[in-house]
Amino acid sequence: MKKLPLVQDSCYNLTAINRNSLNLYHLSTQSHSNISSQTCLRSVWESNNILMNEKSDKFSNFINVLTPNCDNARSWKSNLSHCTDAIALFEQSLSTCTHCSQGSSKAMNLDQIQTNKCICNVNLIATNLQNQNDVQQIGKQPFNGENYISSSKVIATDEKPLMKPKFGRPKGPLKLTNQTTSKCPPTYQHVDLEKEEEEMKAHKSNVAKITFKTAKEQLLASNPAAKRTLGTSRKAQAKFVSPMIGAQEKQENLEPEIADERLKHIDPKMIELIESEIIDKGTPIGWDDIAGLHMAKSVIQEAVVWPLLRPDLFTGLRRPPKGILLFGPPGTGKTLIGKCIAAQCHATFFSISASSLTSKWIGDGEKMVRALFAVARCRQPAVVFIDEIDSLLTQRNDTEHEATRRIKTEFLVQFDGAGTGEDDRLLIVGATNRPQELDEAARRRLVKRLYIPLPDFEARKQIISNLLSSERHDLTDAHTTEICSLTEGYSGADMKSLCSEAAMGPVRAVPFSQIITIDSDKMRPVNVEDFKNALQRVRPSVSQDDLGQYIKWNKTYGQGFQ
Ligand SMILES: Nc1ncnc2c1ncn2[C@@H]1O[C@H](COP(=O)(O)OP(=O)(O)OP(=O)(O)O)[C@@H](O)[C@H]1O
Repeated sequence: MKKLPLVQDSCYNLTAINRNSLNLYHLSTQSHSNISSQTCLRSVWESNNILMNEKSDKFSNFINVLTPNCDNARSWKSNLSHCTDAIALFEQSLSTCTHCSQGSSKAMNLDQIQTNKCICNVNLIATNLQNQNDVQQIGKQPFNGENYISSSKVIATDEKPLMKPKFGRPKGPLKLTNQTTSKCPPTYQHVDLEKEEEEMKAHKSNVAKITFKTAKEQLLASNPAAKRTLGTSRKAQAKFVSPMIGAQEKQENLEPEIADERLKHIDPKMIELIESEIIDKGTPIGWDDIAGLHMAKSVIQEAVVWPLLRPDLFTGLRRPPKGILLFGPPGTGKTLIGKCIAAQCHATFFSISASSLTSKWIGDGEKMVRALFAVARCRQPAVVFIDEIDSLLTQRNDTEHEATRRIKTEFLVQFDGAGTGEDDRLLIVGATNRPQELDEAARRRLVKRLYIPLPDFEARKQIISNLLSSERHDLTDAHTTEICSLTEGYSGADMKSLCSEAAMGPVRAVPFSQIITIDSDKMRPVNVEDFKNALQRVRPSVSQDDLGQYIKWNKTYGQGFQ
């Protein structure tokens, strides 16, 4: 197919809205119906109503030229979709005026049309179309005397025209300037209203898609800053950001400026993000909320909690480590411990996943690390919890990305600088499921390396009783013991999933017809059968092989206890 010239350059004088509409039109010819395409064009027309009304007849005729070349099964869409450059074709269709282009074969472009340079009531596109292979191919049907309307013979019929775009101009039959003849079969000349109506319905949703914006799209268009508040995971107690247009700016203006000198060189947007997304203001966690893990808890208490509470006592040799490492299988309570430390020390808890520094903050990860530590220093005492720390402090290799390397270097610099001041009360807690991937530098800095294993029998029992404390149940101690013996190898998170699954038992027992109306006290309590059923569905997530690796690493680099 011969490619029509690109018209980007000639579109400079078009308003942005026109260019956008035409681009949309271009897309619609490839993926939407003729109705969608019409809608796009209508938008161009509406924005240039007066100026472009004169040209709409030409376009109507162009459409009519195109459509007779369709067979019944082929829609305007399929015709136009063969055109690689709809904008160019559109321009061609609007005006290829041999008079005002002074004999040159150059087609009028939208630029000229918009500045109203073409004053001719041209004989239209038909000539041009006839002369162009492109159009012949559009219909995928060779033009011939039978199905083609010649340039001087514009559609002539008393009936309504085949396609008449309604572009806000007086309605009525097409005004024909020339003698009209048509060799098209009658079926092609009449408006098949029913068919059109059907098509209209069928493609209504497509039209809506390209014509209307969703509330979210509209909000983002008018207020791009709202993007980060939409679809991102916000902590339960994160600061509310109004989705109302303009409200966000007002809200931001009302907020007090961060006056701390130490934050002057930090991007305020990052500070705000850290305050809202990274600082965890969730429910404080107590030691009793963490089942089992007695050894880990007592080491943490002694090594980090007391020093943070009484820095005056823990100086010199008793000076606490800057960082600790919690390693072990997933879902064993490492994050819970981090939260608990912060709650016990009345410290601000910063929680960030190291992998998000290398993915979510692409290009900004380094700045983010700097900002995070700067804010943490201002919010002391502070606990900075870095989940998946292995993804940040992995052993160096040649394939390491430059950006990742810079984040890592920045992190180590900040880590070394943290807690160097006399009054600094900053603790870094790293957590990982892959301790074997940590490099030497990381191991050296994270002095206390604590293994957080799967919960033992007693710990599982405690997890079940903690979780069931807020549910109606009729489990006896013997039942709980039985469940615990059936859950060897389950992590704390697996136990939580098991209890949630069992708690669905009473709901599933309610007849379907009553589920909406039933009183919650009328539901039966959770029972041991629910747990037995749940055990069929919730399986342990940690394999024995993985456990072996943790035990081995713990013996080599850990504190040694289990
Ligand atoms: N020892 C535990 N005591 C009580 N609940 C626990 C314990 N371990 C895990 N849980 C439950 O499992 C959930 C997940 O735990 P948490 O996020 O702390 O695990 P994690 O070790 O940090 O996991 P990951 O390595 O996947 O980040 C907790 O919210 C809690 O409900």
